[in-house]
Formats: sequence, structure tokens, C-alpha cells
Amino acid sequence: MPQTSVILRVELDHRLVSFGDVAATISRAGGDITSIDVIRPGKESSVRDITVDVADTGEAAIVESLAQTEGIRLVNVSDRTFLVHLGGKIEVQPKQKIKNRDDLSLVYTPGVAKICSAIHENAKKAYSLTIKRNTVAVISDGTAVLGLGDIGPYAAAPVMEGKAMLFKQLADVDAFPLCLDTKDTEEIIRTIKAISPIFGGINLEDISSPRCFEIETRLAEELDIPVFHDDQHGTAIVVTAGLLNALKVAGKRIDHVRVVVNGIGAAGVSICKMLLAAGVTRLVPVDREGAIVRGGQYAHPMWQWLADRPEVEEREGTLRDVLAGADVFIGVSKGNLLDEADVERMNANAIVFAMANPVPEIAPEAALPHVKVYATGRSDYPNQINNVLAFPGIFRGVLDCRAARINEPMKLAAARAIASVVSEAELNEQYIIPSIFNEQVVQKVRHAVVETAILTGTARRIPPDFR
Ligand SMILES: NC(=O)C1=CN([C@@H]2O[C@H](COP(=O)(O)OP(=O)(O)OC[C@H]3O[C@@H](n4cnc5c(N)ncnc54)[C@H](O)[C@@H]3O)[C@@H](O)[C@H]2O)C=CC1
Ligand SMILES: CC(=O)C(=O)O
Ligand SMILES: [Mg+2]
Repeated sequence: MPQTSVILRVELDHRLVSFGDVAATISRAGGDITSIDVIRPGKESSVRDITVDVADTGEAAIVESLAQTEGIRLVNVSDRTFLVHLGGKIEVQPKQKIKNRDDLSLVYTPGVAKICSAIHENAKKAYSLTIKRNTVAVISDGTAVLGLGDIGPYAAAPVMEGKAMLFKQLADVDAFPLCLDTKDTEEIIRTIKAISPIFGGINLEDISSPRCFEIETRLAEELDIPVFHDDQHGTAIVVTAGLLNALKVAGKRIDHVRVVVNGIGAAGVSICKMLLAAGVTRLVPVDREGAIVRGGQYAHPMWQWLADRPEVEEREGTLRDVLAGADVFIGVSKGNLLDEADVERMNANAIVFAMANPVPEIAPEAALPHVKVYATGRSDYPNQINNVLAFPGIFRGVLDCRAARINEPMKLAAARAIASVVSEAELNEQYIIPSIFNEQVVQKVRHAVVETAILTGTARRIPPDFR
């Protein structure tokens, strides 16, 4: 069951209740107390902040139980998630302090003019003399934010800030969130090209399909810095890594398994492409209308591309129909689409990656009794298959070797690098994919990306550790 964490500020009238009564009330209503802070001690009354983990749907029951208990006054309920977002999650920090006029004349005018002229004479110097060498734009138009859909550029910002935090903490990449107030493909392309000079790479995020395909392709062609649509390629890389390891746990071969991918949008298209490149021979792509079948006619160019592949099945049907007899289910669609009976009809030792965020296609309680390996995109369950395992190391690598683009061999190398972090001895149903806090992930992905960029001729600089 998805959990949330709330802080309850309560005032206790000690003549009527003890803290034990409060704890028992919270526990009976389904909450799990994780910490208690005394805000105002007192003999007759006291105020405490009680942090409680509770099912996403259970907060109201706790509030009601406390409100009905004599001697307890609920002063405030704060959601910890809201608290960590107050004022935003990132800030810009100068690398040095300007202490006097002398410093000022170096970092600003007149000194800075010398640097401007040097870059004007040789644009490549932007990499050594500005933030370009280490700065990535995280850009969204807010049209496919997580599984929440088209919620607009303001509402997209917390996700983009979160990605920027992860870039910095995991790979020391300075990332900046940019949320565009337009859905027009040409205007998005024009805007990104216009702001690109200060950036060393572009990470597109949560832009809905099919516009995301043209936006990425055009920008990759027209810019000389790497452009990466995270929901497509980051996700496909991590799914491929997870699948390579999950197949070992299930004792199955990639060229034998029947794979159903549900949600053929940005993530689904790229996952299908990468799985075909990795050796899948029996693929069933499914979207709202049911299976996308070989020989079918589709207006969506990427669906048509799939319908022309020999590995795609001809059999029509709904998701439920085609899931029967599948070995692998990969969901990048919407939450709560499947129930226990659906996964029960999959083949023995099934693999389910229910990756819709924040609510997976099927909850672990329903899936786990019937499958060998279960994974989601969330941080609060084991086996987190999330593109955060890919994008920090990929961009660390491309910035370090100044790659002009991120090609298919670089992506496949990144997938194999992520899979390799879990050793044969460690591999089990609960551990098919490394944690994002495993420092080897970024190091190995970076190494694989740089090495492959050099081998495929896209690197424009050889980092010192590769010389
Ligand atoms: N765990 C992870 O790392 C990632 C998870 N995701 C999740 O995958 C989902 C899709 O993301 P994107 O591909 O970026 O969005 P998108 O909007 O490009 O694609 C979503 C696709 O799902 C389809 N869909 C919607 N409801 C469906 C249903 N009931 N049955 C079948 N198909 C359905 C839509 O028609 C569309 O083709 C989201 O929930 C997102 O949070 C996406 C990227 C990374
Ligand atoms: C993880 C991510 O990028 C998404 O759910 O859209
Ligand atoms: Mg995303």
C-alpha cells in the first residue's frame, strides 16, 4: 500500500489523556509513529509533533479519531512532503565570495570583458571559462508529468527541481529546471535552441508523445550538445538493465520470453526499441485500444514502426487477453490497471515491472503472490526501476568527454553497466537492480558511456582517466 508521512501537532490535556492514549488512538486508526518532538512541555498540558507513516488513503481516519478523543486538540496537520518543498528544492551558489573591489574587478567588469573577448574569438572556450562544461537543462512543457498527465508548466516544476537535485547529488552535474509555457512543437524547438549556448546538455522530461519524438530528433540534429529524452531513453536503459537481471532470477532467456509492454507513449516506444535491440523476439505492445499488432495500420508513426516489426505478434486483444501466457509485463501507462487474476494468468515465474508513477499498474500485494520478480518506479518498494539510475551517470559521462550526441551503443552500454552493479552472488527476486545510493552506479554508467563515446567517435575530449 502506498504510504505517506504526516506530522500531527497535538495539544494534550493531561487530566484527560496520556501520551499512551494518543499513541494507541493513532495506531488503531492505522498510523505508524516514527518520531515524537516535544514542542511545549507542561504539567497540565503539552504540545507535541508526532510524525506518522500512514497509507496514502488513511490520513483522514487518524485525524477523525484524534478529533473525537476527549483531551486531545489537533493543532495542525502538516504533510512532510509539502514541508520539503517549501520555497523550492534547489538554489544557485557562487563558487567564491566577492570580498573587495579587486575581486569585483576580476569576476565582473572590467576583468570579465577579457574573458568575453577570448570566448568571442574561440567559442570552444565557453567550455573552460563558463558553467557550460557542467550544466544541463532539465526541460519540460508539463504535458506528461509522471502519470499525472498534462498538468502544465507550473505544476511540472517540482519534478524538474527533483531531477536537478538528483543530478547534483549523484553525479555533481549542475542542472537547471526550465518549464516552458507552450505545447507547440516548433516553439519548443526554437526556444530550446535559443537558450542552449549556456548548457552542456539538454535533458527533456515529461513531454507527451508523439511530440516528444520530433522535438528530441530535431534538437539532436540541430544542436551540437547531447539531447536526451529521459522518459524515453533513461527508462528504456533501466528497464533493459532490470530485465537482463530479472531473467537470470527467473531462469529464462531474452530470446524466448513473451513480453507485453503497456502504454506505448514516450517510455513505451523506447522500451520496445531497446528490448528488440537487446534480443527480444516475441513482443506485444499495448495501448488504450488494445494490442498494436503486426500488419496493422496506425496513424502514430512509432506504432506503425512497431507494426512493421517481425517480432511483434499478430494476435489482437485487450491488455487482459494478451497478458495471459506472457512471461514479462512492463507497464508505463497508468496506475491500477491490473488485478491479481490478470497476473495469475501469466506464465510461471513471471516478471512484472509496474512502473507508472506514482501509482503502479498493479500493487505489490496483488502481484507478488503470483510472480517471481516484481518492480516499480517508486522509492518505497524494493526493485526501484526508475530512470534516476541512468540520467546522472549518462550526463556525467557525456559532459566529461564532451560527446556531441548519445547514440544507441552508448545507451546499451549504460544498461549493461547498471545491470553489472548487482553481482551474481547478490542477485535475487528482491534485488535485480542496484539502489540509486550505490555509488558504483554513476561511476560504472559514466565509464561505459565515455568508453563507448570514444569508440564510436562521438567524444570531443578524452577525460584524464581515459588517456
Ligand atoms: N519508472 C520510471 O522510471 C518511469 C515511469 N514512467 C511512467 O510511465 C507512465 C507513462 O509515461 P510517458 O511514457 O512519459 O507518458 P506518455 O504520455 O508519453 O505515454 C503514456 C502512454 O500510456 C497510454 N495509456 C494511458 N492509459 C492507458 C491504459 N489504460 N492502457 C494502456 N495504455 C494507456 C497512453 O495512451 C500513452 O500512449 C507514467 O506513469 C510515468 O510516470 C515514465 C518514465 C519513467
Ligand atoms: C520517473 C519519471 O521520469 C517519470 O515517472 O516520468
Ligand atoms: Mg519523467
